[in-house]
Amino acid sequence: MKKSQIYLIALAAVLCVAAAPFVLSAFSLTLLNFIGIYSLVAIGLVLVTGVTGIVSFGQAAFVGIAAYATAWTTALNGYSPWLGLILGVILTCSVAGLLGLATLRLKGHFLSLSTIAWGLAIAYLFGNVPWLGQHNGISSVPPISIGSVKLMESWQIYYLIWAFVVAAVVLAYNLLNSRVGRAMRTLRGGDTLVESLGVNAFRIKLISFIVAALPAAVSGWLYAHLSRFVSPVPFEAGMSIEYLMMAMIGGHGSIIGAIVGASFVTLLKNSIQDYLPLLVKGASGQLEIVAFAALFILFLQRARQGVVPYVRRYLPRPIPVTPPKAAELPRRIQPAPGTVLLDASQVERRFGGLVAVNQVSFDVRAGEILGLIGPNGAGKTTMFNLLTGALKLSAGEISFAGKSVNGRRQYQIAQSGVARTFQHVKLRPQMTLIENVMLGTYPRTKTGFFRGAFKLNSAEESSAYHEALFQLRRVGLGDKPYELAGNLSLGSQRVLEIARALAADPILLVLDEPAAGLRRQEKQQLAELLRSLRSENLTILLVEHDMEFVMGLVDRIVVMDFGSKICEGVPKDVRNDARVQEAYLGAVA
Ligand SMILES: Nc1ncnc2c1ncn2[C@@H]1O[C@H](COP(=O)(O)OP(=O)(O)OP(=O)(O)O)[C@@H](O)[C@H]1O
Repeated sequence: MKKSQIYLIALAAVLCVAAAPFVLSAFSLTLLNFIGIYSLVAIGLVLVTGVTGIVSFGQAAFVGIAAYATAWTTALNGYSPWLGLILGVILTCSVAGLLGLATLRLKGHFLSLSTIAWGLAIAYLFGNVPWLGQHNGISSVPPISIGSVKLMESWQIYYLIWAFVVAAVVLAYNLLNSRVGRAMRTLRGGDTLVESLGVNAFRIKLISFIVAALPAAVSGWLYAHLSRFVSPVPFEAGMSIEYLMMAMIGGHGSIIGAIVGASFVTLLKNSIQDYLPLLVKGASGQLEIVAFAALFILFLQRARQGVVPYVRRYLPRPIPVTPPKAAELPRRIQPAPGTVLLDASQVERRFGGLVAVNQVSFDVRAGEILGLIGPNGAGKTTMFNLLTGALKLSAGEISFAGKSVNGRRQYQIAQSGVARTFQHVKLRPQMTLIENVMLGTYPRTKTGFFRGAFKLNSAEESSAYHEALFQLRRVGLGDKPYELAGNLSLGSQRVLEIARALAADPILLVLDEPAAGLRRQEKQQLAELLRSLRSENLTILLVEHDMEFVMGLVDRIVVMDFGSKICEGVPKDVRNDARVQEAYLGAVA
C-alpha cells in the first residue's frame, strides 16, 4: 500500500467522523462522544502499556485528577473551562511525574502493583476530601465555550472531542516513529538492551508515563464538561481495568487499536445491557458484568493480539518512502592505533561468597581485536558486564579513553563510545532492519519528545536513516532494509546487531560470543566482516567460546579460568601455554 493511499484512507475516516452528526441519532452521537473520550485514555495506555510494557492500572485516576481540577476551577471558582484544561493537564502530568519518579524503578509486577496502590489512593481522596464534594462530587460544571458559542449539545462537543482524538493519533504516531519513540518501543526488550544503546531507560519510562497521562487529562477535562458533573465512581480502579481492556482488545501497541478497542468495549457493554435481559429474564447489572467478563476471557484465549494486528495481517504492508539525502551525523575522532583504549586494573566482582572475577588486569589497544576466552564459568560474561557497566565492580578500576568509568551507568558508558552485542541476540523482532539499526544512532542524535511528536525532526531523521542504511550495506544486509528483524536467520540477526552497534560510531566494539549458534560458513563471513572492520581501525573486544574462530582472527588473547587471568599473549603463544592447555585448550592444541 502506497503512502498516498494511506493518506486517502485516513482522510476518508476523518470525513466519516465529520459527517456523523448529520446522519446519526442523538443517542448514537452520545455513544460516539464517550468512545472518543475513552479512546484518548486508551491511546495513552497503548503508549505506556502496549509499547513500553509498563502495565498501568491507575489510568482512571489521571482522568479523575483533570476532571476534578476543571470542575473545581469552573463550577466552584467560576473560571473558564480552558483554564480548567491548562490546570488539569499541568496537575495530572505533575502527579504522573512524581508517581513515576517514585515507582518506575520497580520491576515487573511490583510496578503494576504500585499503579493499583496509587490508583486506589487517588480515587479514595476524591471521595473523602470535603472541598471536592466527597462522594456527592461536584455538580453544575459549565459547558465548554468557544468564543460566545457554548458547546451544550452532543453534536457540538462531538467535534471538539474527535478533534482531540485525531490530534492524539497523529502526535502519538509521529512520536513512535521518532528517536524517542524508537527508544520507547525498545523498552520491552529490557533495560540492558536499551541502556546499551546509550539510552537512559528510566528517563524514557518516565517520559512514556507522563505522555500517557496527557491524553488521559484531556479525556478527564472533556468528560467533566460533557457530563457537567464529577463524582469518584468513574475514576475508580474498575474503570482503569476497563481502559486496559480497551487498549488490549484494539491491539497492543496500535494507536488506531485504541479507538477500535474503545468502540468495541463501549458498544459491547451497551449491547449486553440491551439484549441480555431479553435472553435471561430478570438479568441484573451483576449478570451484565459476568457476561462481559466471560466475553473478555474468550477474547484472551482466541485473539489476544487484538483486533487491529489481526486485521493488519491481511492488509498489504505500507510501501516505505526513502527520506531524501541529508547531512552526515557527527563522527567521533578515533584514537591513534596502539594507544591504550580500555584499561582494566585489578578488577574484582563477588556474588556473595563467590568471586566470579578475581583481580583481573588487561588492556585493549586501539586498532586491535582482543579475544577474551575461558572455559564455562570462567567469569568472561561477568567481566564483559563489568566493562560495559551492566554490573558494578566490587573492587578495582576500569578506565576507557583515559577516563575512569567506575560507578558510571551503562548508558553513560555506551554514550562515551562503547557499543556492544549480546550472547543471546537482543533485537526488536517486530521492527524493521533499518529501524533496528537506527536505534544505534541514538547517542549521535538529539531530537526530543516534543520535536518528535510534532515532526520537527525531518533532517535529523533522514541523517539517521542514511547512516543506518550505510551500516546495513557495510555488513551485507543493505538489500532488505524494510524486512522485519524477526524474519532473519540467527546468523543475519547477529550481523544486524553489529550494524546497530556500528551505527553508534563506536570507539570500541564489544562482542559477546558473536559466533555462538552460527553455521561454519556464517562464522567465516563474520570473521571476514570483523577483519574488514579492523582494517578500518575499529577496535574490537571479543568474548568467545569458539577457539577456531578466535585463533584465526584476533591479535591478542586474554584467558580466564575460575575468575582469574591465567595467560595473555598472541594466539600462537596462548595455544602453546601449558596452563591454557590444561584449563581449556587441551582438545584443540
Ligand atoms: N548474577 C550472578 N549471581 C551469582 N553468581 C553468578 C552470577 N553471574 C555469574 N555468576 C557466577 O559467576 C561465575 C562466572 O560466571 P560467568 O557467567 O561470568 O562465566 P562465563 O565464563 O561467562 O561462562 P559461560 O561461558 O558458561 O557463559 C559462575 O560460577 C557463575 O555461576
